[in-house]
Amino acid sequence: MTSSPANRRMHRLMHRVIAALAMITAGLLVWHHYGMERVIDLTTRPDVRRDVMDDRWMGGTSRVSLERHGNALTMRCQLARTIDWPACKYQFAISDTESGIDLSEFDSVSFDVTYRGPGRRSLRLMVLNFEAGISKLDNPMSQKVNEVEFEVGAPGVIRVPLNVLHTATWWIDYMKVPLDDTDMRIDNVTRIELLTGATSTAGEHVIELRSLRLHGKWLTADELYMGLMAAWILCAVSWPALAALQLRRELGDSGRRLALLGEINAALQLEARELVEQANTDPLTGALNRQGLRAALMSTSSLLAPPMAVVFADIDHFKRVNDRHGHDTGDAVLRDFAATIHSEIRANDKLVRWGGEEFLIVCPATGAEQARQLAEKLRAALHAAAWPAGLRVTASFGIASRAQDEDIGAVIKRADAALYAAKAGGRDCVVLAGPPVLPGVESPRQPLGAQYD
Ligand SMILES: Nc1nc2c(ncn2[C@@H]2O[C@H](COP(=O)(O)OP(=O)(O)OP(=O)(O)O)[C@@H](O)[C@H]2O)c(=O)[nH]1
Repeated sequence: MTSSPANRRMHRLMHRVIAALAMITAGLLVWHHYGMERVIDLTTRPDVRRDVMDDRWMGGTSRVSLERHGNALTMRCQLARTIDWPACKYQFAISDTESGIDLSEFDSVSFDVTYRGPGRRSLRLMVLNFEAGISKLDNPMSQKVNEVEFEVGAPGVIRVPLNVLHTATWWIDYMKVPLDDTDMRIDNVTRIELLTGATSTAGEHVIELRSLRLHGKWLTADELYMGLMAAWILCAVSWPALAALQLRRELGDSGRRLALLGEINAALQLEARELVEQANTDPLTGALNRQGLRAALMSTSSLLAPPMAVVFADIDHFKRVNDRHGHDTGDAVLRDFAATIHSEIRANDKLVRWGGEEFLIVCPATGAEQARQLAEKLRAALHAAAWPAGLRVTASFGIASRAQDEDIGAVIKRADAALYAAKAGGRDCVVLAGPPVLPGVESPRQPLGAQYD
C-alpha cells in the first residue's frame, strides 16, 4: 500500500521528534552528570543571619569575636578547656520559625576556609532540622542535630557530602527520641553551624571562612529519569494514536471523495440517459424517432417476436392544415395526434414519428386482426378528439403483420404499401397488407389485403 503525502509528513515529523528526544535525553544526562548545578551561598544570602558564639552560655570560658572583610568572616576563638565540650562556632540562621529550607535535594556543602590554631585542626558541621512532633520553638536544643567532623588542611575549598551527616548521639540522649526518629533528616533546616572540633586544643584558633556553599542539582536524578521516561512513554503512546488519527482522517477523505465521485457518476449517468432520450425522441411530439426505434429494437428483442404487427398512420390532407391555418397550428395538430394515439395504445407498443405527418406503431404480441382493431380504435379516437382551430382531423392506416423470419424492413415496407392503398382508397380508412411476397417475385405496390373504413 502506498502511503499518502500526509502520512509521509507525519512519519517524517515523528522521526524528527524521536531524534530530538534522543538528543535531549543524551544532553540532559550528560548535563546532569557534569553540571546542572544549583548553588546556595550562605555567606552572601541576605536572608541568612551570620554570627559567632562561644561556650559561655554552657558555663565555659572560651571567648570568640568576629571580623568581617567583605563576604569573608574571620572567627577568633580563645578556646579554654574549662568544661567538657568547649567550642566556638559560626551560626548561619536561616529561619527562626518552624519552617526551614529543604536541603534533601542538595548533595554537598563546601567551605573555603583557612584555619590557624594549635593542635589538631578540625571543624564540626551541624545542620539543625526542625521536626514536627519533636522540636519546639521555645527550645533551640530540641531541633534535630545532624553532624559530621572533618579535618581542615591547607587553605582552600573543602567539600563535605551531606549524606555523611548523622544524627548526633548526644542529641538523641538529650532528647530521648525513639529509635524510629533518629534518622538523619535535613528537609526542614533552620540553622547551619560550624564549630571547632570536639577535641580541639586550648589556645587561639583563627578561622577565616570565605564561603559556605550548598551544592545540588536543579533536578534530582530520580526527577530527571522520571521526566525522561514520561517523555518517551508519551512519544511511544502518541505515535500509534497519531497514526490512527491520520488513518481516520484519510479514510474520511476517501469516503468523501468516493461519495463525490458517486454523485458525479449519478449526474453523468442521468445526463447520458437524457442525451440518449433526446437523441431517440422527436422533440415536437415526444414519440420515438427512427434512431429511437432502432435502439428499442436492439434493446428489446421480444418486440419482433411473432405475432407482431406494424401500423402506419398518416394524417389526411395535412398540407391543407398548414396552408390554411399556419405552421404553428400544424405543429399543434401533430402534437395532439401523437398524444391521442399514445393514449390508445398499450405501454409495450412503440409510437414512432416516421417523418412529417407519418407515424409508425410497432405492436408486439399482436396478430393482424388485433392490429386492425387497434387501427379502427385509433381512427375512431381521432374522430372523437377535439382539434385546434375546430379542425376535423382524420388519418389513413396501413397494417402489416410480421411473418415468421420476415425482415422488419420488409414488414414496414408492406405496411407502407397498405397505407398507400388506404390513401388511394379515399383516406380515413384502414388497409391490411397481404402476406409477404416470395423471394424472386416482385412486390406489387398495391397491397393484396382488405380495406376497411
Ligand atoms: N406543421 C408541420 N408540418 C409538417 C411537419 N412535417 C411535415 N409537415 C408538412 O406536412 C405536409 C405533408 O403534406 P403531404 O405529404 O402532401 O400530405 P398530405 O397533405 O397530408 O396529404 P395526404 O397524406 O395525401 O393526405 C407538408 O406540407 C409538410 O410541410 C411538421 O413538423 N410540422
